Amino acid sequence: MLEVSGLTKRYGEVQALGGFDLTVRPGEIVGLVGHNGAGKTTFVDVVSGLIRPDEGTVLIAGRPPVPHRHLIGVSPQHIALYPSVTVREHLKLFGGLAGLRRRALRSAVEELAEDLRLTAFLDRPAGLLSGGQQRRTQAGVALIHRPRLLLLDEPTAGADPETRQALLETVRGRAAEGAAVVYTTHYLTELTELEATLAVAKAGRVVARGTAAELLADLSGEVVLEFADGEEIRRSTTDPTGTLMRLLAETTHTVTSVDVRKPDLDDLYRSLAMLGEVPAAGPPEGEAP
Ligand SMILES: Nc1ncnc2c1ncn2[C@@H]1O[C@H](COP(=O)(O)OP(=O)(O)OP(=O)(O)O)[C@@H](O)[C@H]1O
Repeated sequence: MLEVSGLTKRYGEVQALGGFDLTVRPGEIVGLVGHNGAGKTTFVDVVSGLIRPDEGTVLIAGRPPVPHRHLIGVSPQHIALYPSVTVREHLKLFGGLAGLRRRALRSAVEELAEDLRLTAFLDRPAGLLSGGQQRRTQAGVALIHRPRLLLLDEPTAGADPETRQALLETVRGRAAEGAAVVYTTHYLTELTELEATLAVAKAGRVVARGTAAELLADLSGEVVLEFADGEEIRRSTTDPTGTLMRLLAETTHTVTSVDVRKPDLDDLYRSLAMLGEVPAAGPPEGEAP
């Protein structure tokens, strides 16, 4: 559904994208993660046709993005709603622009408002909504026409649990119907809930791709045991459960507390220092240059 290859984008001295490749199949949710400044938003902006790349290609259902806007739903990182326009009018406006009319439009608005828990606020101007209600409305604008490609750039930033739940359930439902989804976030738990595959961006490129389990498999978690005499043992390990069992079997002291921390997105981010680096000293010894 989405095929992106070799995207580059430079802002003066800053190389925002440096050969960004990503493919997303219908029904697939790709969690796009990476440090601040890794190029995620620039990627979303290029795919949604908001900015032109310097090089590279974007194909949506096999075609360039601009004539295909109705296939895309975008929820930008920063809230972009009209303060004096109601939630209902926003949804009708964007649904109408995508070609929905009369009864189909009315029922799409009502159904989506229910999914996003916005029914009670449909006639409230966006400027009078809470931050979480605005987030849901922003996502609603992206979702109203049931696009085949959803680009959601940190849709749950600053969201409370209700907003997060409503958004995750709705996104999961759309993927189950066949939408391809790119979902940027800094919260790994959301991506686990969405059963997303991960694409890890660094310095304008995707440097790792796989399920969370695959990408975290080689990273270390930590096991901490505290003893009645105030001593503690702390072990960094790629197998926290196995290490815990071993330590418990070996100890002769009274254990007062156990803490097992599995590797998470923070560990993955820390490991990015190594991921995707080009060896500085050329090819390994023994190989032809
Ligand atoms: N309009 C712009 N002008 C100049 N530099 C820009 C512009 N937009 C982005 N950049 C730079 O391009 C790089 C990539 O930014 P981008 O917003 O794509 O990162 P990001 O991965 O989305 O970050 P975050 O997680 O903070 O949202 C950064 O170094 C940023 O400062």
